[in-house]
Amino acid sequence: MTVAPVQIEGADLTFGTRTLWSGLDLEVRPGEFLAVLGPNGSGKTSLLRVLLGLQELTAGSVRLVGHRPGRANTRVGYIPQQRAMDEALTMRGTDLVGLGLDGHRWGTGLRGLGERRRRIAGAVASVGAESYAKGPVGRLSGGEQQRLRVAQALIGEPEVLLCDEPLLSLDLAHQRAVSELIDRRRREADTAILFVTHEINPILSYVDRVLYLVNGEFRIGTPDEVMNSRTLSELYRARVEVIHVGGQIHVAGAHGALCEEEAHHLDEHVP
Ligand SMILES: Nc1ncnc2c1ncn2[C@@H]1O[C@H](COP(=O)(O)OP(=O)(O)OP(=O)(O)O)[C@@H](O)[C@H]1O
Repeated sequence: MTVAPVQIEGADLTFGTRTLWSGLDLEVRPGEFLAVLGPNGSGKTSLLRVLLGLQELTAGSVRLVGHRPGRANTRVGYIPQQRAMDEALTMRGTDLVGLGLDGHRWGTGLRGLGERRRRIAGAVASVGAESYAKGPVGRLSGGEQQRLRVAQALIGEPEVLLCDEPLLSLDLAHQRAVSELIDRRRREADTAILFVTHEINPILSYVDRVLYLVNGEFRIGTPDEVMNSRTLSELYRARVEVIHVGGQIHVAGAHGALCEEEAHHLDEHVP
C-alpha cells in the first residue's frame, strides 16, 4: 500500500474565538492534485502554513512523509502567495531559482557547478523565463516574478508541492503553462499537490479532489461531489447555484452569500 505523503488527523485551528476548521482528516496521496477552495479568510493559507511548520495546530496532527528510501526529510516545494518583490532587489532571476536547489549536493567541483547551472537553465526554460532570468528580479513584472517562483519550487524536485494562488497575475497563456507544469510534476514524479485557489476552472481538468473551507466548516470530495448546489448551499448556509457550462463551473450566490462572486466564473477566453 502506498503511504500518503500528507497526513492530517483530527486537525483543529482556532484563533481566539474563531475556528478556521475542526476535525479535519485528510490524506493526500502520491500524485494527487488537491484544490483548496474557500472565501477570503477561510483558512486556506493557514493550512499551508501548518504543513510548512510555520503555524501550530490547536489540536490534532500533521505529518509529511517522503518516499525516498533512506531519507528522513520530505522535500517540500512552496509557491507563496504573491507579494511584489522589492524594486531594489538586485538578485538575478537565475540565483532566485537556484535557491530552490539548496539541500542538493553535487559537490563544489566543476562537474557539480555545471550540473547546477544546467538544472537552473532547465527550470528557467520550463517557465519560459529565459529572456529575463539573468536580470535583477526587483525590476520584473508581477507575473514574471511569479514564474521564477514556480521554477524555484519545482527545481527542488518536491515530493509535496504547496501552491498558494500560483496563477494570480499570470496571463492566460502562462496560467495554462504553469498549471501544465505542476500537473506534469505530479504525473512524472508522484508529487502530491495542494493548490490553493479562488478560481477552479483553469485547473479543473487536473483536480482529483477539492477541499472547500467556509466559516469553520469544510467538505472534501471530487469536484462533482463538492461543487454542486446542494453541497455549497449547505456549506454557505445560503442558497448557492452551481452551474456547469462547457466543462467549467460557475458559482452564483443569492443575497451576497458568497464573498467570492468572481470565483469560478466562466472565463470566455479559456477554450
Ligand atoms: N497568527 C494568526 N493570528 C490570528 N489570526 C490569524 C493568524 N493567522 C491567520 N489568522 C486569521 O485567520 C483567518 C484565515 O487566514 P488565511 O490567510 O488562512 O485565509 P485564506 O483562506 O488564505 O484567505 P485569502 O483567500 O484572503 O488569502 C484570517 O481571518 C486571518 O486574519
